[in-house]
Amino acid sequence: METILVVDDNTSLAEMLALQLEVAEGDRPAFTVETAGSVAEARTKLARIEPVLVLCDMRLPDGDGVALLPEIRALSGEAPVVIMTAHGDMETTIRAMKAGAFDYLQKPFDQDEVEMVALRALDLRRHSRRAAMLAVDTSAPHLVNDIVSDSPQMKSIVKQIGKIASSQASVLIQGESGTGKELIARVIHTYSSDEPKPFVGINCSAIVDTLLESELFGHEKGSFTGATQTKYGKFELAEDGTIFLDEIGEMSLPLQAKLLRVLQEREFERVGGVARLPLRARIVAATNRDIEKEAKEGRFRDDLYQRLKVVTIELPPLRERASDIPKLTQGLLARIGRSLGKRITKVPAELISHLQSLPWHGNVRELENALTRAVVLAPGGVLLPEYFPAPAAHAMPAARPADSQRRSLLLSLAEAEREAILRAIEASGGHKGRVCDILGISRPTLERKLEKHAIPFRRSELEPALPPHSV
Ligand SMILES: Nc1ncnc2c1ncn2[C@@H]1O[C@H](COP(=O)(O)OP(=O)(O)OP(=O)(O)O)[C@@H](O)[C@H]1O
Repeated sequence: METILVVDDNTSLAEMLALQLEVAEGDRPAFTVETAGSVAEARTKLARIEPVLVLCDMRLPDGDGVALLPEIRALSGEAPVVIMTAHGDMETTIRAMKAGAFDYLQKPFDQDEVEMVALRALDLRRHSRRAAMLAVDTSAPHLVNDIVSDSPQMKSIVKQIGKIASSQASVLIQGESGTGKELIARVIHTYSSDEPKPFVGINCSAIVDTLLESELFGHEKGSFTGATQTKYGKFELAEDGTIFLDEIGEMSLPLQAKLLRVLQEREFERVGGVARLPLRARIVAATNRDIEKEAKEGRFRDDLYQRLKVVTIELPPLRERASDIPKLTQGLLARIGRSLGKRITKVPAELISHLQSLPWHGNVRELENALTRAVVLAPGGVLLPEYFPAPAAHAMPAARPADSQRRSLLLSLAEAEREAILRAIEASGGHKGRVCDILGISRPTLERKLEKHAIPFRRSELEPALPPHSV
């Protein structure tokens, strides 16, 4: 339950406020009320609790409320401070407001005035949370027009989005890395409501399990070492918008159990907290794993899978929808050109057919990376096939090696993959994030491939332990 701190040496007034605010009223939830009779006591309490509102008397035995207002505000974090002043003392009221009081209550006040102040404080908190969320995600709404959908498969996905957007049903988006799962999630979100609402994404594979729980559900101050502040979790920040759980297949089984309970009960608690907070956001989850198979084999909870897959969107790999490549190339080049300040005026038709013939294991993201590299290399406004690197797995017909060389360059798919990874590690200076970008794959995919090919890569991002024969 959230806390209000009342600072007043008049104990009967403090008790009266506690009696009123500890009981829910209409839309207003019940609060825990803590009281302090002096500034010193308020300081001690504020070191321990994090109130959502401070009601502070003007005159306290050990100080003047207005003079102490900046200190109280600093100690109470984002909580608004309401100064309680004597009736008719307009001068102090003005001083209090100038010093940053959120509002004032002139004594004697009635219950309705207290209700109004409490509701306004809650409203302010909602807004500041939204500001915290906006600081994370300031992207413009993603529209259906952002999705290239020339292929019949993508056309039918766009239709599906139209049908499901306005419902609250959970959505599971499946597809290989880089196929556009996040883009689709954002578009579903945009069309879910006419009003702008929060879209909060979290990559379940990028955070260790213990932290992931607190990232998702938040934590109370003091709930574990290092929890010095109460933290809002993604579920709270998402409000009635969308929570995007990327790489859900990487979530540990114990955390899956917790998530399942939240989805069933539509309620959750912050780590270390007791208050039950409502889950109002829509869940959109994404995975590049065959999660149905994982569920059958016990690596993913089947009950959670059943809950998530109310609506399932299967994004086909790019190699199965080559008809999207011309428009994708055009759209991506416009985006890349804007960000690099370089305009590409011509894309030869043979380049498009060449791009259509490549396997694009990293899908649209890999295409985007390849185009970015080519734009950087292109001296004029014309994109030529030779500006595209020919990684082993993507050998370009235009750059075929001489016969004598060809035999030694023949590689199995697995060897080619291993070589591509080693080259990327070397080119990136051993930075895993950059390796993923170069290869156009996600972190978990890279981890799996490093394991598969027994490529040692020390945890430190800067020190890859390359084998001696590395390329
Ligand atoms: N159909 C599409 N039309 C336009 N752009 C697309 C399309 N699909 C993907 N993209 C672009 O490709 C890039 C990769 O897409 P996105 O990040 O959504 O893929 P993802 O499947 O979520 O990847 P990962 O599994 O690695 O997280 C983004 O820049 C996205 O805008």
